[in-house]
Amino acid sequence: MRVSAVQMDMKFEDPEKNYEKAEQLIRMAAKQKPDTIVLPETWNTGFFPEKNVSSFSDKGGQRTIELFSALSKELDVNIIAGSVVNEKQEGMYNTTYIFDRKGKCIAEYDKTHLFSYMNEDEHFKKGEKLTTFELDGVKCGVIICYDIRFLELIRTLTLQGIKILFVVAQWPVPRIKHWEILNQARAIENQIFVACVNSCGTAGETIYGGHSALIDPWGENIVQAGNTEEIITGDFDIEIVDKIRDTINVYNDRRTELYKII
Ligand SMILES: NC(=O)CCC(=O)C(=O)O
Repeated sequence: MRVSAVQMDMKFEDPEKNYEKAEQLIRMAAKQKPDTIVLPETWNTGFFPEKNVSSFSDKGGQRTIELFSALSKELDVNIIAGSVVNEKQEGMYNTTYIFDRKGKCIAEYDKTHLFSYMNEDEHFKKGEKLTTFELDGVKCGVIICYDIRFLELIRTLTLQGIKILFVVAQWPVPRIKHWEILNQARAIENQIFVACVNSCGTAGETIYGGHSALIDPWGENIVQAGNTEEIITGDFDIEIVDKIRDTINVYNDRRTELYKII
């Protein structure tokens, strides 16, 4: 599977500009003939407007679904539409939508671990379920930013059979080392491909650190971005997942009877 990661520099609190730019970047990425294109977290607003968040939000994902279902069909490409600040009936969510190459919205995921350090939990509601889906016959999972710190979450998705994990994020510069190490560690310990897509530029006071990457199940970067807006593309050879698991077989060697995770 060929994957393109769009490391977008979004304009804080300016959804009009951001929808326009996201479409341009998707069209540029499609020229590299990927099977799947991925955007970062909260690209419609930046992470995240604390005042009047409702006025910047998508409503029930309507605008996002309309745009990306048309684009994925026209360009014949699967799209992980990053995440959007999204007002549903029950409240505000940080939601990602997944589209197959026929233009169908096949899955959605509301961020389950909210980043309390930046008060995300005061403005958003927590998602209550995990999501897996198939793209071109490959089982995949998606998580959002802070979720990557919760190893149990990714192990759960892997036990459900995923071979690719998409991580969409707005991860700031001061902790960029954590971003790189956590994504590599999750790839190695679960023996999966990881496509981790960050933003860059500023949102409010915060500078976001880029370094999006496509990582193989040995933890090697197939390709990595710098810290400015760019599109990176690489190929995931899915067959190596089973080959690696047949050599260092951590799934066989696990001692679940000794683990107690509360
Ligand atoms: N948008 C986020 O969830 C940020 C997470 C983050 O910065 C971290 O260090 O974790």
